Amino acid sequence: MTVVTTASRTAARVQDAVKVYGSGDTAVRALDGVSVGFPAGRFTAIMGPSGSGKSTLMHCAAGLDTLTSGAAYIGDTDLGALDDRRLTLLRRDRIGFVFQAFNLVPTLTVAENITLPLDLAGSRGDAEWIDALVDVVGLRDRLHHRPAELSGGQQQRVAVARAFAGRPDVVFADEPTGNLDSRSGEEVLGLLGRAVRQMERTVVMVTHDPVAAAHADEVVFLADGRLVDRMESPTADKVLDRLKAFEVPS
Ligand SMILES: Nc1ncnc2c1ncn2[C@@H]1O[C@H](COP(=O)(O)OP(=O)(O)OP(=O)(O)O)[C@@H](O)[C@H]1O
Repeated sequence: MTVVTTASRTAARVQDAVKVYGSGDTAVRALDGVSVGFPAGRFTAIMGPSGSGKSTLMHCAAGLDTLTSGAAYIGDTDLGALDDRRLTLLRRDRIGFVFQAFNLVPTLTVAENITLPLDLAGSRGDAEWIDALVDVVGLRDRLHHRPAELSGGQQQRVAVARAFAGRPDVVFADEPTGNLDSRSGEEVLGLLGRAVRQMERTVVMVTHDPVAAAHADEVVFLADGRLVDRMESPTADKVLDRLKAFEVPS
């Protein structure tokens, strides 16, 4: 009998990750030996003070940037072993992205934006899945609108649907609520949470915001390019308390 242990599978991970920007006197060690796994079927938030390496970790884990040393894996695939073409294909086929700026194509409708990654891949995708996604993000009555006709929150919901359209192994979200008011932000975070819990997806989110991080199943904390803590079942208050401990007294 095959036992599927989704909870223990790792969708993405880095091992002994070091990232140095620049060289000589101006070198910055943005990641200083980070090992962390992001379990499949879970919503993980990455937090830490400004400059602690959150975006660098996300970019290296997602194959958008390369490590100076150490390794990054999506599932069992070692990103360092891929040439540029294979890395591009892996990002296209196995990873979804949501950025602070929604990055929608203004000339395309909502429906076309959602299926754009699939269209670029020459794939028709899974029509039932995309149909279900449209309902989850609540955009059924906006499918033929263009991004400029939508609110910021609605545009980010399109970006969320687009990120999940190809059923990627993992969706990376970099400050997805950074450009939204708190109500729209809550909606987008609720969506990410529902995608994980109801649709068995995996989300890794970089955020500054303890309220946003509280939507995750677990928070990992970075400080000075190192992993310093992990917190299960976060609340905004607990996260805020943990962050305060990083503050250097002036
Ligand atoms: N392209 C780059 N060239 C040089 N240094 C960089 C580059 N990108 C990031 N850094 C430096 O690496 C360190 C980590 O940056 P990173 O953006 O990963 O931190 P962060 O935790 O995401 O910060 P923030 O919360 O302010 O976005 C910082 O000191 C930053 O100045």
